[in-house]
Amino acid sequence: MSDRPAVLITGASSGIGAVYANRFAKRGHDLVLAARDKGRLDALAERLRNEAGVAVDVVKADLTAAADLAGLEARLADDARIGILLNNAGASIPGTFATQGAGAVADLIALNVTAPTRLAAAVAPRFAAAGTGAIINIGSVVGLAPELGLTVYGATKAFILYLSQGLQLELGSKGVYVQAVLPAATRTEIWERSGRDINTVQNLMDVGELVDAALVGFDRREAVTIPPLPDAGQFEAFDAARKAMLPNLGQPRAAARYRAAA
Ligand SMILES: NC(=O)C1=CN([C@@H]2O[C@H](COP(=O)(O)OP(=O)(O)OC[C@H]3O[C@@H](n4cnc5c(N)ncnc54)[C@H](OP(=O)(O)O)[C@@H]3O)[C@@H](O)[C@H]2O)C=CC1
Ligand SMILES: CC(=O)[C@H](N)C(=O)O
Repeated sequence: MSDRPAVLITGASSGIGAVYANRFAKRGHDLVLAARDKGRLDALAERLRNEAGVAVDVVKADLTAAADLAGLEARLADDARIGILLNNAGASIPGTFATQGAGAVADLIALNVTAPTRLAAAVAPRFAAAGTGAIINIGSVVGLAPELGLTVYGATKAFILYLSQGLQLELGSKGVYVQAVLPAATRTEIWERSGRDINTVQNLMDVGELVDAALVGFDRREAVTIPPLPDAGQFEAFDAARKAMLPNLGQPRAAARYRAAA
């Protein structure tokens, strides 16, 4: 058993989650890998046990299924070996807002919003009581850009950034580190799974490069890591502009431009 905290990774069967599993295993962390495809998880777990000598548990879980989500919540609440939660599982859906339909939208919100929020809520009390622990939430640059035309997907990722920033404020002083990672287009299965041809996507980042950059941000204890953004000052200016509004938002009167002419 490793003396490092174990890492619970959702969506570890492919793409970004599978590479994180590889990297954390190479760093000597034991792992709990969750996703629906148990065959892929078992194969990855076996390889990482052999290559890195770490302990790897596999949990078959559909994060949109109440019983499976509750099982992972219980594991996070009770298993004191788990010191890092990586909320990575996520998906996109084909179509536009007018064509996607309520069911697909609800499922997307269940996976991209409800599940990571509930998993963070399950582990936060234990981490806060222990005065240590880390939560990594995988958002997306799409959450900064409604212009990209992925309205509900982007909204779920905007939620992830907001959730992460709120948790940083609530848990940071208790010794818990929370990181929001905002990848841009990365070469994974998410494209074909959501009905898009990956060959039409420009500026795709290799998934290994994405995860290695995100881990540089993790090691630096960055609050928000945007691997493709060349100038970190641009996000800092964006966030500073938001904060500059805050003192002006609570007013007893509507702004003059909204008052009916006398
Ligand atoms: N690739 C990209 O361009 C970008 C990706 N992201 C985000 O990165 C994260 C990982 O995606 P990525 O690696 O790209 O895509 P993949 O499709 O390769 O991986 C998605 C992972 O989520 C799991 N998953 C999907 N649905 C469920 C479910 N209902 N319950 C449990 N697990 C589920 C999948 O496993 P299984 O099918 O076995 O359940 C898989 O392991 C997502 O949150 C995505 O939004 C953000 C920005 C860019
Ligand atoms: C699903 C997507 O649009 C993409 N993976 C992204 O988040 O950039």
